[in-house]
Amino acid sequence: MDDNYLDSIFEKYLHAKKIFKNKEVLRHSYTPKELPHRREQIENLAHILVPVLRGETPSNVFVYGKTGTGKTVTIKFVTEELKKISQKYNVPVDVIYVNCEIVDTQYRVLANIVNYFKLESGVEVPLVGWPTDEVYAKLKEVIDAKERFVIIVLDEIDKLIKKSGDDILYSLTRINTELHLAKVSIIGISNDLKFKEYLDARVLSSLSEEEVVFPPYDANQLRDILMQRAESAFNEGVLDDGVVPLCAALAAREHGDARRALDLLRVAGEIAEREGASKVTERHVWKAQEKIEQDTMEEVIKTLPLHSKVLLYAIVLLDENGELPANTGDVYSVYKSLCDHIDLEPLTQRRVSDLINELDMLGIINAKVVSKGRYGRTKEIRLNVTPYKVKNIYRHDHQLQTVLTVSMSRQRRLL
Ligand SMILES: Nc1ncnc2c1ncn2[C@@H]1O[C@H](COP(=O)(O)OP(=O)(O)OP(=O)(O)O)[C@@H](O)[C@H]1O
Repeated sequence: MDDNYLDSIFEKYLHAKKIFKNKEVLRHSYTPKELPHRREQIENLAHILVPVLRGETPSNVFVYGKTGTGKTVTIKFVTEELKKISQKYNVPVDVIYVNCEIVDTQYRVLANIVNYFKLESGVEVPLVGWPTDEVYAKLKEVIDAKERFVIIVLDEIDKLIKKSGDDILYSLTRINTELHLAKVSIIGISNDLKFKEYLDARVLSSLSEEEVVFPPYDANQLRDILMQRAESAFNEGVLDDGVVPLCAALAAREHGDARRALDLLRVAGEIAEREGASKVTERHVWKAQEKIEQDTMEEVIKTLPLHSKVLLYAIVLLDENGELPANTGDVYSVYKSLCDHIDLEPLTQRRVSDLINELDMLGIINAKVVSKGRYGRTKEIRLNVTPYKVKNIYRHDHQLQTVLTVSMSRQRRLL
């Protein structure tokens, strides 16, 4: 190989202007010092929580809005400020943040709250093993050890309720009647409004004594948010003028998701860096958009339930065999024999038809209803991802490795 070539691949990177000044600023975990366009929500929350400083219990709050609208970051910002100011007024306030996507059972939520006080109380609840009633009793004892305000933030509260029911909310929203010294308030956060339907009317009315709504950001607002972060994230002069507006416009089209906008900006910077480019351009943003979409699709496929994965593989096989578009009946028969092959009880055709609609909604396949004149209507099913991609994902999935050994010709013999 040409030595000059090797020199140049290293020199390309060595002399490239550094793109990032501090990439951490663009990560999800970073909490900025200012939150543009959330002033109204910050003021509302401050108004709801201020009674603490006068020694009164604040109302419970239900916070909702679509994903990436700044709910978590705003609550963390406001509760941090509250903690700071409460020291000045000598009011003891504890804020316990629980992410219910991870901590998703009643037991674990209660245990988390008890364990928050473990240094003070010397009590630590194990991850499993105690009766839930006992954990709840311990929680009351630990919290009520002294006069204080305890604010429990239940982020992604819908995940907890869907998985474990609303008993825990029933208890927590009534706990103050059983305490003597301490006072508890709940802040529930959700991006799924429909979840209210899962709640008992009494629980709902005590959880949403106050409600704070986070509307989606529009492109201009996203532009301000990105500008503020970009200043500390990138070196001067590396961002082409069109980059931030394009990231903002693309994310606004999604549904005003600031997380998506920040991801676009970060990934565009990373792509430019990898190319050894000295500037981030709109072309890098388009590439970033493509990469993020692919990664998201991969994540969606990975987390599909088993039957949907097998069904998707049936469509992959039909595609490889040049038999798409296919109708529900064709797909069902391949799906069914795949199930037999891996000893899985197949679902009914009706249920599979629902799963086909779900895959369509997720954008993994395309299922178009076409009219066949007097023969009625039928679905034309096509694949929206490459068969290679699906197989690659399944290769790391132990439940599906056997399915991968089935080719279409083998499949035909099985049928
Ligand atoms: N007004 C804002 N100013 C600066 N950064 C923001 C703002 N709003 C959101 N962000 C950033 O966007 C990202 C997503 O925000 P956050 O996690 O708070 O959204 P969310 O509404 O809680 O979303 P989800 O419902 O998906 O949890 C975070 O990195 C956050 O720092």
